[in-house]
Amino acid sequence: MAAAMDPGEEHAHFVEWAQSNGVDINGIAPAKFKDSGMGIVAATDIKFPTKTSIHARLAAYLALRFPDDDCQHRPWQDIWPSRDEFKEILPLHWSKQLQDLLPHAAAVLLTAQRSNLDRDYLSIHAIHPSISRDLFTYVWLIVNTRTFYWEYPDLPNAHPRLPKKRPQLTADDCYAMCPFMDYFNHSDKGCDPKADAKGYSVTADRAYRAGEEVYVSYGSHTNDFLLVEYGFILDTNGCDSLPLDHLILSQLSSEQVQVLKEDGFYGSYTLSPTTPTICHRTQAVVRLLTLPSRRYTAFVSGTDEGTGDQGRVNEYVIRLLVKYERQIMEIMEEVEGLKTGGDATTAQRSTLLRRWKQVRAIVKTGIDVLTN
Ligand SMILES: C[S@@+](CC[C@H](N)C(=O)[O-])C[C@H]1O[C@@H](n2cnc3c(N)ncnc32)[C@H](O)[C@@H]1O
Repeated sequence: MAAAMDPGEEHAHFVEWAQSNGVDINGIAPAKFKDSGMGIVAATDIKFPTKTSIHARLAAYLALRFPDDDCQHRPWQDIWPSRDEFKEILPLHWSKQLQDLLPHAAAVLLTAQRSNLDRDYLSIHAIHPSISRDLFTYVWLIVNTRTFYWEYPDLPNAHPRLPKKRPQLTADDCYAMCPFMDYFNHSDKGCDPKADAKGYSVTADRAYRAGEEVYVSYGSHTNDFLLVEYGFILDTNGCDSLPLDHLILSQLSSEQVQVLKEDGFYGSYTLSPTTPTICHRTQAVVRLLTLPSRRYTAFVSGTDEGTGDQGRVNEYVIRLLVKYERQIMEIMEEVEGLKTGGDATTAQRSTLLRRWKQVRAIVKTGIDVLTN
């Protein structure tokens, strides 16, 4: 690295002139280099933030204001759930023993959530080292549980701070927080919040009696998703289902994996409590596992609906599910056996048990439907 030398009086004079004519110079300065003449040098350490997600930026914004009693958001902050409430309900804060007993789908979501939080904290810590990990985690979870997607329309006179390059944005760039809207709890059959250029609105989906809770729908979410992202599960959830990947993928040979990837049928196998119980992808993979490959090919290419092979497919899935049901019973015993206090609170244990009972019910329904 060539040493930067003082460029001399006339350059200092020129920089002053440039600034007085509107050039904004921030953290850099002109300097003289041995072999290349004049150039630019970093005048102070310039930190290079890694790409910071919108989630991280919202959390940092809240964290910087949170300790200030006169902050304009204070009345809103005062009605947020406390850190202790989050510690009780959100699996991210649960003990390792309890986390290890989550259903597979919830465990996968928790791993992704933890890595997003780690990534976001690192990117913000580089810019705002004063924000503690504890406060960042709290406000990050506030954003996670109280944010809505804002798919605002492209408007010629949109607010200058809104990103302009819409086609390059993903759903993760369209986060918005909306105090008061975030009072609404979720139901799978709740009202559908609408977003337009002016903001959000919620219109009643039916008549309500005074005193009845009005829900919105946060989206078509399974109970594993609701548990990890929001800290609750619904007793009845029309969007619930059970991923079967962890039962099926381990049965595949590397050749079968390759075939499925080429055909677009690798992974995302689900068991649903409603009809059809097993999805088309599961039908395909089980055919590859149990039948001559031409029968699988005829099914995935659509030349044969595969009804003739359905008995063999069902038998295979039933065997998988019966084995899984036995594992579920063992896991439920382990959850029941956890010590109250160190390992889990009574409420955490009961939520996890309720979830496992739901998973067992989906499995039992699957076995019944496929047997009859
Ligand atoms: C957008 S906030 C709704 C307001 C929140 N109940 C509160 O007290 O501030 C989302 C959070 O509300 C809770 N929640 C939402 N829907 C729920 C439901 N159907 N049953 C239980 N808790 C729910 C969860 O803790 C979730 O993380």
